[in-house]
Amino acid sequence: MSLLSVDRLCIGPVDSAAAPIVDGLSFTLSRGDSLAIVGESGSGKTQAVLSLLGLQGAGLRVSGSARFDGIELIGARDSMLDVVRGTRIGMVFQDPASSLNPYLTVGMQIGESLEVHRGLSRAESHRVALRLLDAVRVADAARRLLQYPHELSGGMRQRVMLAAALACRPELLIADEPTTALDATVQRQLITLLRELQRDFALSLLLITHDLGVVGELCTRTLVMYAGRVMEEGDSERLLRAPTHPYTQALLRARPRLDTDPDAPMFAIAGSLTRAEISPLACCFAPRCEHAVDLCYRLRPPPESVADGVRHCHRRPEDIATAPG
Ligand SMILES: Nc1ncnc2c1ncn2[C@@H]1O[C@H](COP(=O)(O)OP(=O)(O)OP(=O)(O)O)[C@@H](O)[C@H]1O
Repeated sequence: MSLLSVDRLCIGPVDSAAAPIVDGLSFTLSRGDSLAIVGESGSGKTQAVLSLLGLQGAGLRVSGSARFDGIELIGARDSMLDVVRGTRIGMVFQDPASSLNPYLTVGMQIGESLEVHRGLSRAESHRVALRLLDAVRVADAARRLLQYPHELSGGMRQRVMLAAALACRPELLIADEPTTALDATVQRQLITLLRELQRDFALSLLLITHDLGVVGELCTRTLVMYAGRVMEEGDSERLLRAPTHPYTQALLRARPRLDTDPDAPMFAIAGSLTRAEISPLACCFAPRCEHAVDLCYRLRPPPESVADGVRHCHRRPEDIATAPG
């Protein structure tokens, strides 16, 4: 059953005709399932998920629909969004240093939503916070509860953010680049933790990342986004093994790998994402696509269903799997 169903979500500046930041994003997330939204910096991933919680940037207008367990989130009243944010959807951000309040102890940060949304007393919320720190594998939890964010390492802060996000037992966890700011060893620990939490808390997971490496490990489904539009969406295992969109192929080729010749030049996608150059009528990736043909510059590709999802590309998968042109 679908827990979250996003339909033609659009986000753009209120007072300019500039290209939209998110342009017709649609996907569904089933209860207990996990979806990664992947794309390079500036593709609109963060604004898309923030808009689900009514937290999009100032001066941005949101349209379309996002139904969470039957509740329409787009345009919902603040009081409704407060309840959803506090109790049913938890969110962790890329940079826990700026998301945690520097003046509150770990215990107060985790306990806050328990007191506000579940009406627990300070002593009760303290007990639950201790259990939550155990759940996110923080050792010496009683001492940590009394510490301030600056006394913690980056990985520890991210665990505290997770504990706070899980405090009211949300059904959906949104994690925006949760491992980006961390070193490789801590990243690995956090990926393992996220997988365990998803199982232990029966969570649905919406993961935002530009790192295709973590996608296959954490999410059963993957949506690839470019310039605010969906390029392709499908089963993660298949998409990583046999992508059907030139952009996904290029992202995979550009991925740093340990098993290739360290002296070989790294592949980089030609050009850069320049919103001002994107035509509403054409494929937004065409200017950078090595498989683009004339049609790609004239017509925006409509969604095409594939066995396990959808793709937006004029070229057939078998044609782009061979030679550019
Ligand atoms: N309040 C705002 N007004 C206008 N444009 C904005 C606003 N907030 C963000 N943007 C623009 O929206 C675009 C998408 O930003 P967003 O942060 O969603 O991308 P992203 O894919 O998450 O990238 P990153 O991985 O770097 O965070 C960027 O070009 C950004 O400059």
